[in-house]
Amino acid sequence: MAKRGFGLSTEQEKEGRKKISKESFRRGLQIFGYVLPYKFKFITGLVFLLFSSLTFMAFPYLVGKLVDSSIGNTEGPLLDINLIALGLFAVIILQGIFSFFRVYFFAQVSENAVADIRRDLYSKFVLLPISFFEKRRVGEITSRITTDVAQVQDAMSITLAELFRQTTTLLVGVIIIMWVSIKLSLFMLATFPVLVALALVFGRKIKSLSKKTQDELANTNVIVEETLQAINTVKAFTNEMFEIARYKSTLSKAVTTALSAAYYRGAFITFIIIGLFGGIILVIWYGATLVANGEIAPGDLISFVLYTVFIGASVGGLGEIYGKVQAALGSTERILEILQEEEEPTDKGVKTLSEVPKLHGDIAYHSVAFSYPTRTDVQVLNDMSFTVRAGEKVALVGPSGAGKSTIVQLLMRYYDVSGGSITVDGKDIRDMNLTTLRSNIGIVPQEVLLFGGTIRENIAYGRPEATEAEIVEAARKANAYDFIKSFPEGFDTLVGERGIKLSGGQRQRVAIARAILKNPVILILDEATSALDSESEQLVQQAMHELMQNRTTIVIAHRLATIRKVDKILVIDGGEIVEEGSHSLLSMNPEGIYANLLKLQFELS
Ligand SMILES: Nc1ncnc2c1ncn2[C@@H]1O[C@H](COP(=O)(O)OP(=O)(O)OP(=O)(O)O)[C@@H](O)[C@H]1O
Repeated sequence: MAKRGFGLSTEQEKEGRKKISKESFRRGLQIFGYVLPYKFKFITGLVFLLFSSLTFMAFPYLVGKLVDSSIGNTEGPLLDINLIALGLFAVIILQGIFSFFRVYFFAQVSENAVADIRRDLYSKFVLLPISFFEKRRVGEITSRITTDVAQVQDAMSITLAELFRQTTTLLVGVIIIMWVSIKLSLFMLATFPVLVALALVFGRKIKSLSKKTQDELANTNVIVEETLQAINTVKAFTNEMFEIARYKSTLSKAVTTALSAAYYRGAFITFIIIGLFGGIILVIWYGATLVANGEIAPGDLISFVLYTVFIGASVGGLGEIYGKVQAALGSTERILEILQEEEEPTDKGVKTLSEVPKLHGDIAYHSVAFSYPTRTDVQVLNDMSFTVRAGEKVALVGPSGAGKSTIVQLLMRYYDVSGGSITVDGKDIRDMNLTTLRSNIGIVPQEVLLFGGTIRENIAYGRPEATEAEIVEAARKANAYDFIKSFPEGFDTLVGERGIKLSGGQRQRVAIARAILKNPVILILDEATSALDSESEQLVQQAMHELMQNRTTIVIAHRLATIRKVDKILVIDGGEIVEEGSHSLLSMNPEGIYANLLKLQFELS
């Protein structure tokens, strides 16, 4: 089934925003630590921003003077219409040049700082423990590195510049109009900003309504997607009419919302026309009476009106910016939250496998109890004790959900035990260097996931510094050489989404080659549940057998036929060891679970 809903709903979006408080602002500033390495470029950008904002403020002044000089109302160099017009051109050209450098420098800062944030977030993700990922959905995690970071980038490049520009326009504008005429300024300030603020509130309402319309439309799309994907099911249940009715009813909801948004939009336009332009007419009217009384020059009135428009626009702009700053603070907080998460204590100094100390391979579980951090109320393992001596081969068997995978995940220290302890070579794994522990364990998982890349790269993942000869040797031992060579590009064959799709048995042999290359002291084999065809099965079994030589091995077995030769079988049920012994010993007990499992598999096969 398709996922319900696209993007964030209005509710969620509101949640993502952060009220601007002193605390959130202080935390928000922390992200500016990423700007520090580029502070000179940042300051240069700010200077250009200031220049471009200020030159722009000269524009209304010069237009006013142009009008005044046309009616012979000026003196000095400002008398010449042509000179003033040239001055206006100069202002615009300067503004253009300053804006170019402002954008250029801010982009340099924001692109670099944001890449640094992304790099740190990614490194953090990779270094975080498995439990972190279990508590969150993948979509949620990737949106940190995409949406949230984009939000911060916006804040660093556009929002901040806009905030600065609008504030300068507002302050300088108000000072200039006060200088032109205090009376007219007070009159204007009492009316115009109020109208702009009202327009802003109105605008918000429309925005949230149009967002709602989009969400409703997205809901209708979900129905289309779902039904088209499951068209066979729809037809099998002859539910075509039911689906059409469902689609019609969501569609009509979307229309109702869209129409009510249109109602507000219409009212908004009326308000802008009558209210805002009315406000400007009021200012012009009052200004004209002042010109008539000889209190100000006509050119001053023109400048004044232009400044009024600038001020109005910056009040409106600041309102928008407020919303953006809120969103950016929310994103910053979420990014910082992740950056402050505790990493796994792996050894970041280790570069190659050969630098890691080799373990001997004695494993012991001492009264291990465990429940997953996401489900602390369910005890998955209870009081589990067993030993595997170096070089021994042990198989874990038991029904699905018994806890077999959990046992090996604890050995890898993906999670820490809730009770008891696990020792390797007599040392509690919690006191061991995590890199040493994991580097000494090789795992061939049930479902082999290969990375997009060549077969060579996928095998070399076991030991990135391996030579070509070692990779080929590993492929040979894993019975993978022949099938790899049968591809026209051999080891350079691309696998994964953009390349060839390997069969289950082939993927497993690549995973075995990887493990052979890693040459671990301890080996974990998680047998595939889905049966391979008998030829492939035999090749995989042979390769596994080769891999197991001289290593402590734990096999999670699903097909009992494959584990007759192991030293010890542990039958797990309900998180406990219920039987323990060799194949011949366990199969002799007709009441035993193992013997019954054997019988069952025999009957099934
Ligand atoms: N990541 C997890 N978070 C919470 N519970 C889990 C998690 N993984 C497994 N479990 C639960 O722990 C129990 C043991 O699971 P485990 O995967 O160890 O069983 P298994 O014996 O390996 O099963 P199978 O043979 O089907 O692979 C199950 O009840 C399962 O639902």
